[in-house]
Amino acid sequence: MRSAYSVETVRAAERELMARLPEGALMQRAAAGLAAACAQVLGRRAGRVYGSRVVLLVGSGDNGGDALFAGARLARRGAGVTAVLLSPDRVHGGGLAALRRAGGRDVSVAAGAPSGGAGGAGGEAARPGPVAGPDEAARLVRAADLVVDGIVGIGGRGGLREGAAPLAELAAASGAAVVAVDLPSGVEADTGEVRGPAVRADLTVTFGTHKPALLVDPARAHAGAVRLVDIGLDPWLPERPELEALQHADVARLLPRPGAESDKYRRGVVGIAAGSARYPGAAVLAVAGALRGGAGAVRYAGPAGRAVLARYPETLVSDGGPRRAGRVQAWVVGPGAGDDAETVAEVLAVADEARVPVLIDADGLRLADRDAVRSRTAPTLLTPHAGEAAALLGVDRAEVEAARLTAARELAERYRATVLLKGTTTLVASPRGDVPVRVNPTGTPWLATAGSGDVLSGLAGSLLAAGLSARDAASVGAYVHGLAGRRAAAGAPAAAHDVAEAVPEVWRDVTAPS
Ligand SMILES: NC(=O)C1=CN([C@@H]2O[C@H](COP(=O)(O)OP(=O)(O)OC[C@H]3O[C@@H](n4cnc5c(N)ncnc54)[C@H](O)[C@@H]3O)[C@@H](O)[C@H]2O)[C@@H](O)CC1
Ligand SMILES: Nc1ncnc2c1ncn2[C@@H]1O[C@H](COP(=O)(O)OP(=O)(O)O)[C@@H](O)[C@H]1O
Ligand SMILES: [K+]
Repeated sequence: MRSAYSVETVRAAERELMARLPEGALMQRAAAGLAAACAQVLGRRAGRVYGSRVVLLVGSGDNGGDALFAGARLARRGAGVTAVLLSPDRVHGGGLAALRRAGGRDVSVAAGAPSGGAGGAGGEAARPGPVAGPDEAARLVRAADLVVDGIVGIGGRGGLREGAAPLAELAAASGAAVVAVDLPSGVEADTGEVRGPAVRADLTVTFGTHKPALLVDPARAHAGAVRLVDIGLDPWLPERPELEALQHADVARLLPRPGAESDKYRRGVVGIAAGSARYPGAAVLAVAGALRGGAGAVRYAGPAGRAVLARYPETLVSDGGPRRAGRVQAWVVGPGAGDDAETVAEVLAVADEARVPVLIDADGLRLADRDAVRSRTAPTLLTPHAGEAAALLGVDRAEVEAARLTAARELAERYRATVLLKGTTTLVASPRGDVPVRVNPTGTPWLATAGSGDVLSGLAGSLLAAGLSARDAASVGAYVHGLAGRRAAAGAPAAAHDVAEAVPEVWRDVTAPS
């Protein structure tokens, strides 16, 4: 399991750890990891560290301190290192002194004498460096092999301030490799929002633990590849992170496996109420996903029975609507439902009577009675994309896309349901606020193809019927679906049915002993 912790939690853990270490030791651990990562990038980019050109963008906090100490290490290996100081009067003095001792230069984009700084190097750094105008800063960045973004880390609040924003833009426009320190500057660490100019890094070297912004878009897209440097924080982090991302081993543990005593009913039966005369394909695709999701049988109730049977003769099709479909352990309702509000209401009623979970997707999200959803006693799983989530929340789609984490949590709370918010970052939020939100790491934009959401609803519904909790069914479903999308596409467009067909291979891979 990969975890991300909020800034507040990271700060508390760092305090505990720092109290037990000599002053500055933690920053040296961070800087050593950062310098090693930068050296690797330079090795790939410029062939070697010696003689390469490195520009450090240095803000007024410890994030800048990390950049300066790492810069000093690179300078000692022969790199030409120049620090561009954003506010020389508040720069990390110890870091600046170390850089200067190692032969690095510094220029300031604003006038002011360097402070003694938190590094404890005091007067050593008091001599101000030359002031560089915006053109000089731009020239330095353009000529660099590597730009290290130490503008701001977990201490950043709000969009980048005047002075910092142009530097972030310079880094974004530069052809150099960009390595962000801890976080790409300009992103909101706890939410993954990006409200203004922000650095776009090729690599982010983060310390101690992931921060939510490194897992959630749009910030995640600014981070590039992410490398976690161990600074010894783990023992001081609480058990419950803010976010967690399943990995192969977690999914392998959660995927249902038939036992010797299993029969098709004991494995769970999933009911699919999907499709309409207008959209029969949605029924076929939801059934395709369900058949590969681990339930022992798939019942279909709806007007597309003929199309379903033609493709999947193993489906148990009934003509009499959800109430007459027979017993199931979970329902999926909504894909391709068109305007059939009656079926959605019937599924909710039948599932309430039987106290079984319901997954509501697509048209079902628009058609379901909101009070009926809120008052359910068995688990409910809502699977909206950003547009559907926006409609449920009564906000613009852009707002959901800009603040996915907030939107998923808000939906879960408001509808008392588990919410799988689909898209560039798929999130799973629980109505119980005291468990981490899950982030799916496997998605691919190739999945943005008509009908792939229908496959996911069948797959996750089948996992629900097999006995997984709504949170596990959603996150395991998204994980397997994402990998199936990758496998089906393999760099070329894939159709939704290809995604369903790739599921068994992915399942085998995930559960194979390593
Ligand atoms: N605390 C620790 O033990 C460790 C901290 N480390 C580094 O320290 C960083 C945190 O350092 P700080 O707490 O000093 O905070 P930061 O350096 O992240 O940022 C705080 C500084 O940035 C300025 N700032 C805040 N918001 C801004 C904005 N929107 N635009 C422009 N400037 C802004 C503030 O005025 C303040 O001077 C971490 O991200 C990490 O890089 C690492 O050295 C590991 C150890
Ligand atoms: N940019 C993207 N990156 C990763 N996954 C994506 C992206 N866009 C869409 N997806 C995934 O593709 C699927 C599309 O589902 P949905 O929007 O419901 O489409 P449809 O209704 O056509 O089936 C979801 O699993 C979603 O998470
Ligand atoms: K940074």
